[in-house]
Amino acid sequence: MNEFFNLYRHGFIRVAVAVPEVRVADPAFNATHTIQLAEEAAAQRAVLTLFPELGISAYTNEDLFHQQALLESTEREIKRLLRETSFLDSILVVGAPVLVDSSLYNCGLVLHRGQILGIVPKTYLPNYREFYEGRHFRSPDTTTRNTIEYCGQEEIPFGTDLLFNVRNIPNFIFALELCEDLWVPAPPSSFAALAGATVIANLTATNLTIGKADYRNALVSNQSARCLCGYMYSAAGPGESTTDLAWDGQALIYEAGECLSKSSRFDLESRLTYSEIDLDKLVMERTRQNSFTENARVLSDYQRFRTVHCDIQLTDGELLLTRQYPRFPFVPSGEKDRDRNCYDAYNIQVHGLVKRLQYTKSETIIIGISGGLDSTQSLLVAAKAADMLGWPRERIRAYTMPGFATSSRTKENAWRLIKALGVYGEELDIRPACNLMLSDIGHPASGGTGDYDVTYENIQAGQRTSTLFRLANMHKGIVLGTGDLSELALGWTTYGVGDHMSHYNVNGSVPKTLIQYLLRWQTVPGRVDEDTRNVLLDILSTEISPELVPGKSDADQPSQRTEDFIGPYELQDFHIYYTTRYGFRPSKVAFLAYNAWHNKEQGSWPDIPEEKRNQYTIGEIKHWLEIFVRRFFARSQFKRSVMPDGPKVGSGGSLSPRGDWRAPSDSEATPWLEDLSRIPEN
Ligand SMILES: Nc1ncnc2c1ncn2[C@@H]1O[C@H](COP(=O)(O)OP(=O)(O)OC[C@H]2O[C@@H]([n+]3cccc(C(=O)O)c3)[C@H](O)[C@@H]2O)[C@@H](O)[C@H]1O
Ligand SMILES: Nc1ncnc2c1ncn2[C@@H]1O[C@H](COP(=O)(O)OP(=O)(O)OP(=O)(O)O)[C@@H](O)[C@H]1O
Ligand SMILES: NC(=O)CC[C@H](N)C(=O)O
Repeated sequence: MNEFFNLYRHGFIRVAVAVPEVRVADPAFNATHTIQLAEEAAAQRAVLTLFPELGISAYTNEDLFHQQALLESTEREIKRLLRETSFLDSILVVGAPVLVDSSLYNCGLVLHRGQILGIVPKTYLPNYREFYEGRHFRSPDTTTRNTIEYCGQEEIPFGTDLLFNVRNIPNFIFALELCEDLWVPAPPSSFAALAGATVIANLTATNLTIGKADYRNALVSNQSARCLCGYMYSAAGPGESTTDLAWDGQALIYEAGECLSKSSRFDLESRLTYSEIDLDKLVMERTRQNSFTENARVLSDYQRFRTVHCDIQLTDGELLLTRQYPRFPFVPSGEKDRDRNCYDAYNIQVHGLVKRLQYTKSETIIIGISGGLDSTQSLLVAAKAADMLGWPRERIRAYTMPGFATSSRTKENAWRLIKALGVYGEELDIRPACNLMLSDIGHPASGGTGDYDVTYENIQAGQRTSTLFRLANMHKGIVLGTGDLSELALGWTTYGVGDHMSHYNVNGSVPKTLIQYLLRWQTVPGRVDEDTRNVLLDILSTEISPELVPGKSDADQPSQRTEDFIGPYELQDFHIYYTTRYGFRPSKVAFLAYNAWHNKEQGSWPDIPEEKRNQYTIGEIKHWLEIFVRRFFARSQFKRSVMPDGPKVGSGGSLSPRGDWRAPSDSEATPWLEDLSRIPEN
């Protein structure tokens, strides 16, 4: 089972981007450094290692490129490079000037196990301002050859139409482009991606001027996002000529718009930068985003590509990710991002509700307040919506409805919140009505047997909802829903006549971990008044509970603990995100969860107090993931198929059948459970 802990078993590849120290016009020195870095990258089990543009000769040779001695020395050193790396299990991409007949081309060479798999000339040669490539190199369409001889090897595929397919790693197809190729309106990589390349390697030499680093990052980020690909970028650095320019040398690794790894700049020594590209994710994104394939249909140029095949030896054994997976995919850990996300989330929720109130010409908002997280969030949103519409806060009618298991702490918090926000409040005891129904239907608990089953629970949730709907009729209002995305995913809600239903629900696409964070965000001093802040802090530290089954009446915390039944929300939200957003199989979700959650000392946390920071073993992850899989795939879709209207909030998605998630209410969980069995217990 050790193989489970190997990233190559889960659709990832480890790649390396090298920024070597070079000497101008010294191929022997440059090849020696290239060999050393290639060996190091292979030892780290990277399957693809990228070097910069013209790295074997150096980029800044200017008219020296037209010297026979330099060109011949370059070819000799590439031969040595081929010999000395022939035992490595890594594909190398190096840059060199290659003479074909009487034309010199600025090329990327793909080397593996002593062979040149292909040579790709640069398409767009910059010849403006500080660049003079047109003086030294020729455009690829100046030759009709599609194979060449180089380093004593014949019939090497040559051209801008090459894809490299690593057959024994599913979906690993890469293509090259060189520096300026990325700066044009329609880069060669766009066509390579449409032709099937999942990874683009760009050999670059880009001098630095003030502010240019950000621009380069933006280009790489954007191209990887548009092409739904991994994008590796190696910019020449230490040792390039500073006669007229300066070189900061930067390695970048991006995946679909996200920066996975970025080197420091202005280093004096050679450096390797690593990360792992998720090929599964790229393929699933392309599968889902139909416009990607539509683009290929419209732009037929992608059809010109040829494929060069190879295989690579993979070593077994444990190999975890170096890239960090955030523990809370719905909650960014950086403060600036979190502020922006919270601002957006509130405004989306408020905006959604305002429109519905205007359209329905509602005079009131009706809401049940439990003193728990979800109804608190909905009430805060309602208050902001009322303010925006210029309503007096009393038009929000908040009802706290104690039942058989309501604790004094949550009831008090419900009242404190109602008062702090200045909304209308009322207390309605649901127990008499619930007792009546228990007895009407002949339920044993009506005789005081303590038979606390699901019927007993749902009668209470149903009574509250039934009451709220009739209050809405009476007060010309709409019932504001509270149920969150995590509850919908797990089916942890009472169907129909229960907390599942409302006239409009602002929380339906907000997972529990984000609700917690949105509430915590409000407690930053200055955001809300002191009374509201204090009650929010107490609500945040209250155990999450449906409070439907009685326990010890004097207990400080509610007696029923939701997370004992359905699992820790922080873990279930992680499972929800990767299952619904990317369609990953359970064993992959577990591998990601393990990387994110197995050691609480590793990686960054959003602002979560030390004592609330948890970690999970693979056995615990498997246990809760199985509960998620069963509940999500086999037991709860019928609740999502008829969920109330409400806005999509996060890019992680919504589970609305009118939005991101359409699924049958009568499907099985068999394939997911089969795959789950691949996850080890420990
Ligand atoms: N595919 C399908 N299509 C149509 N109907 C289907 C169905 N699968 C089950 N059903 C029917 O649905 C009913 C079961 O669903 P339902 O009545 O909802 O009941 P159920 O899902 O069994 O129970 C609700 C659960 O949610 C918990 N809860 C309730 C309220 C609030 C909270 C909270 O903490 O926020 C938690 C509560 O503790 C309980 O465990 C059964 O009558 C079943 O026959
Ligand atoms: N005692 C109560 N008084 C009024 N409404 C309630 C009460 N208990 C539950 N509700 C209503 O039912 C909904 C679901 O109840 P539940 O206890 O699951 O949610 P919550 O307390 O808001 O949040 P959480 O699930 O995070 O504890 C609540 O959001 C609330 O609208
Ligand atoms: N080597 C290149 O193609 C460099 C050109 C690119 N526009 C840059 O300034 O970085």
